[in-house]
Amino acid sequence: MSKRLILTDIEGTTSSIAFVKQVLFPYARSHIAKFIAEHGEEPDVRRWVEAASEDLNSQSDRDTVRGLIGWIDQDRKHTALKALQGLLWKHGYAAGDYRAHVYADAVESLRRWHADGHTLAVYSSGSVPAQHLFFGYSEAGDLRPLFDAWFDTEIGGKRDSDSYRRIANELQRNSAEILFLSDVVEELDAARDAGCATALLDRRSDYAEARHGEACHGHPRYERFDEINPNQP
Ligand SMILES: CSCCC(=O)C(=O)COP(=O)(O)O
Ligand SMILES: [Mg+2]
Repeated sequence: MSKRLILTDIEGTTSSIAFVKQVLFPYARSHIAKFIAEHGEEPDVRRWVEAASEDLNSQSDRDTVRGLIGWIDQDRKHTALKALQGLLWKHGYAAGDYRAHVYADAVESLRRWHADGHTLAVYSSGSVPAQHLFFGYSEAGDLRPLFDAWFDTEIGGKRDSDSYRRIANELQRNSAEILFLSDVVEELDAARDAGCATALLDRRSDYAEARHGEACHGHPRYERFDEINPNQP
């Protein structure tokens, strides 16, 4: 088998859940109304506002904004919400309001795996443009050159095994050559059903209680990236 391709989730895996929930989501919540009022006629923004309003059954942009704020509060992984968040977070990153958190062990391992010849890819519910911003404006600098491919929920939901089959297909790899890293066992179950190798990230700073036994659904469990050997089953 050629060197494993490492496909990684972001929130709770490379990066802290607290950064997403306490910095990015509140920024989106407080800026979305103004963002849609100011940019709502731009085709890229209008496309996603309309997609959201269809699913929200809303009659006006004001209703849609209210619905989108509800989705932010519920942490809905809706593709239109994620796309709009990506577009508006750009302003916060560019203004220096925040930089994305990436765990030091993740930065070190990603750099080492890349130097060792592993292909790295991202699969997150955050939109691909949001992923580029995240790793482009990280606390560790611009990490985008480490990654060769980027996937979001436009390829399918992370708990759906067909999404991993499509990713393998796009990457022209056998699914057994892909190691998927995530903090969510249901996502890992779907990847395993598609034939991928899996690794559960179980970080104490994200999950107060360690997950053991049945809670791991049989996925190898790690607290840090540097415990992972990408070529082990
Ligand atoms: C990369 S954008 C910020 C994260 C985000 O919006 C999100 O929903 C993260 O979900 P993940 O699939 O990375 O757990
Ligand atoms: Mg996650």
